Amino acid sequence: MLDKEVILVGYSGHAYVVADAILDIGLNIVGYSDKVEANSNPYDLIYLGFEIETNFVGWSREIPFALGIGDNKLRQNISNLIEEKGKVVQTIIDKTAVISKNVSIGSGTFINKNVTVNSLAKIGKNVILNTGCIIEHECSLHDAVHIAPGAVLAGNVTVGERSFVGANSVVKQGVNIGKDVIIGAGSVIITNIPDGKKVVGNPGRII
Ligand SMILES: CC(=O)SCCNC(=O)CCNC(=O)[C@H](O)C(C)(C)COP(=O)(O)OP(=O)(O)OC[C@H]1O[C@@H](n2cnc3c(N)ncnc32)[C@H](O)[C@@H]1OP(=O)(O)O
Repeated sequence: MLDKEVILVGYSGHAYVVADAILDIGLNIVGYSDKVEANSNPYDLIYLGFEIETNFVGWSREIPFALGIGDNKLRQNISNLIEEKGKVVQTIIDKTAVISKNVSIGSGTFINKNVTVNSLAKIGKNVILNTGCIIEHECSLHDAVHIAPGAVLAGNVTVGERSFVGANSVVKQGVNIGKDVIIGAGSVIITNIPDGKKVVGNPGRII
């Protein structure tokens, strides 16, 4: 069962979307943490301070954290910090997502509106499956991956740690994408991609 309250980490564009999903599934956001208090506060949240500080109020309370950070490396680092402090990093799944019962999903992962995850897919920790993306059967997504809105991963695709698959991209079945890869919006990936590469176009070319 989900805890009733969370602390939202980060409070910009991606965090707004996460906040929306959190509230829709009936959780309460007790406040947000960020480097400084945000100028814009669309969800009327209380500023709790910066989670990097040792005296951050969240460290003395037994409330799980929800990650509102879009950057893959930063999200992974903050998640590690929260776990080192002995706190829980909450998985957030929007109520409109359609997920097969035999999918595994790691802590800290966020699954946004209208996402589909099919049979036997494995989703790591701190992953973002953004609006309407499709993760087909037996895909394996490592930690801190971000699949952007509308992207389609066909069956048995592997995506390495911290890689980003741009909006509306398509990855052919069985393709292996390395770690720290960036795939541009609207790309079509038909061959394996080595670690650390940036790829755009149809068919995808390394730039
Ligand atoms: C909810 C959300 O908003 S989630 C975020 C969703 N956003 C996205 O999916 C956007 C993903 N980002 C992109 O597509 C970016 O263009 C990137 C990361 C691939 C490349 O960005 P940069 O490194 O700044 O590359 P830059 O803009 O200099 O372009 C380099 C070359 O690649 C080409 N290029 C860049 N992006 C693409 C693309 N998506 N498709 C085809 N060609 C592209 C450029 O035209 C340029 O070509 P040229 O050298 O022939 O002139």
